[in-house]
Amino acid sequence: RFRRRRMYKLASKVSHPKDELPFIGIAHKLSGNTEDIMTNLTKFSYEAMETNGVTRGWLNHILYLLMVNPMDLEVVLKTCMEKDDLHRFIRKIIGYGGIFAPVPIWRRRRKILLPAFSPKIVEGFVEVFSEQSQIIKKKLESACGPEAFNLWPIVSAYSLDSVCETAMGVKVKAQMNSNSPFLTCLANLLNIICERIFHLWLQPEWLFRLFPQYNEHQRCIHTLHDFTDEVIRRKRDEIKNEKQSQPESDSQFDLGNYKRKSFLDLLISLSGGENGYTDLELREEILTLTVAGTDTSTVAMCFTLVLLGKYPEIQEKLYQEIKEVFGESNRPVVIGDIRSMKYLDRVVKETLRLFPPVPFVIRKVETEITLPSGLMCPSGSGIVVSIIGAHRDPKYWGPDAEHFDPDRFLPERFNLQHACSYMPFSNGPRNCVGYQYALISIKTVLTTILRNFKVIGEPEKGPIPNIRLKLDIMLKAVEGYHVKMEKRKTSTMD
Ligand code: HEM
Repeated sequence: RFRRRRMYKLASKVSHPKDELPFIGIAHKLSGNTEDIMTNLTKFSYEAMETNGVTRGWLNHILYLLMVNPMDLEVVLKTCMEKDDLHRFIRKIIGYGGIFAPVPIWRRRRKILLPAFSPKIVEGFVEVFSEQSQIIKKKLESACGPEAFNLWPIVSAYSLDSVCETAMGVKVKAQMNSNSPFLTCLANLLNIICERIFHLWLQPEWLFRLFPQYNEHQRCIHTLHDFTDEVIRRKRDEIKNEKQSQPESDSQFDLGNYKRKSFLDLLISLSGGENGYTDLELREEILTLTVAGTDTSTVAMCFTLVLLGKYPEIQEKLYQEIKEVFGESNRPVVIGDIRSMKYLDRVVKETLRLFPPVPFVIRKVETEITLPSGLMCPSGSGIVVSIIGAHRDPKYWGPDAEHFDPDRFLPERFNLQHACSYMPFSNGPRNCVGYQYALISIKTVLTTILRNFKVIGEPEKGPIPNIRLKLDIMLKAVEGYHVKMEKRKTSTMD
């Protein structure tokens, strides 16, 4: 306590949740199921809105400051680059891949990654998204009918197929095969990691080995690593042999006649070719993109479709926009369409505001900082950036902050007072590199689905969507994403 006296002193100045307990702090509030955890963290975010934008929570001996004040958050996201130790469990899959890497490693990797996400390259991927959307269309055709079904497995297979094709240049065919080992292993691993983050008894390595999840964890990691290593080995051979393509020979994946540059190609050349990234570094970066890009986009797509089912008048307005752009034509979606659909943009923005797929980001304070509000954050503490709190704060979004209202993003109505009051992709030098990629992928698939199908959900009685939420690393709906679909008469042909 003596060594940490400064931390205790500064912590005592911050308001805290009423149910904080001695010694364990708020640990008991975060040990329930993933819905309870989300409910409590959301409650803390609302408490922070009432108390100068911050509330504190001890998680045993570690101090966390949960913040919603956008002015403070801007400084935090600019100065505290290090990620919290809780992310160490995900490093088992992605090693020192950019997203959770320590700062010195992250800096070099971010520099190499950024040009690969230039708008020109990312916009070129619209062809992949468009092709993959045709498969989701077929899948949905067979799901159409009077029965509601869960969108999650169908949409997540689309996201994985698109991410793998653009990241590695391989078709993992998750949409055609729901038992795809890559898909199931990724999903199982994320579940186990989530359990480890929130269940203290699964955290020490020696104890974790005694639980049944350990074997599954190891099996899935090997599957993902072996798969990626094989893709990298083939790519190296391909480059060595100066071949552009290899014959379709493998049933699990194929390099096909892939001519488009994938992130793997780009990272090999941007890092310096043969003298650049090692195979291990490539694996880490490629798996990072896969992990960072799959569930996040799936969550965004599923929430948007569920909301459109709940608010048919908003769906109809969006359908009219799509009809104006495509008319009776059955041509594929191109980048110009995505740019021209302004209502679609507002619908996606509003979904990401109310249901940000990454609702919290945690940063570590390495050196004490003082924030614009006067709050002093002691070194060694963690800052929980409540993106969902900033997005729902009536101080910045008005008394109707909880309403689903895409038109709040109309240029004449939208007055973003501060960059950090809207940041689904975070902010500052460590923000999401994939945000343009994600938006293009999300909009392409939504356009394809809505052009062809009417989404029918449980109509919502008021403007506040009533969806039970959980924190499963990402924000997810407890009950899944159940809708019915009806084929539109003007549906596009194959
Ligand atoms: C709706 C979809 C997505 C959302 C909401 C989202 C959100 C985020 C957020 C909040 C962060 C954390 C930033 C921080 O710590 O401050 C992040 C980081 C990152 N995201 Fe995304 N993301 C999405 C899609 C994607 C996609 C599709 C990719 C790549 C294909 C991607 C790649 C990354 C990477 C590499 C990082 C780490 C950046 C760094 O540390 O330098 N994301 N994302």
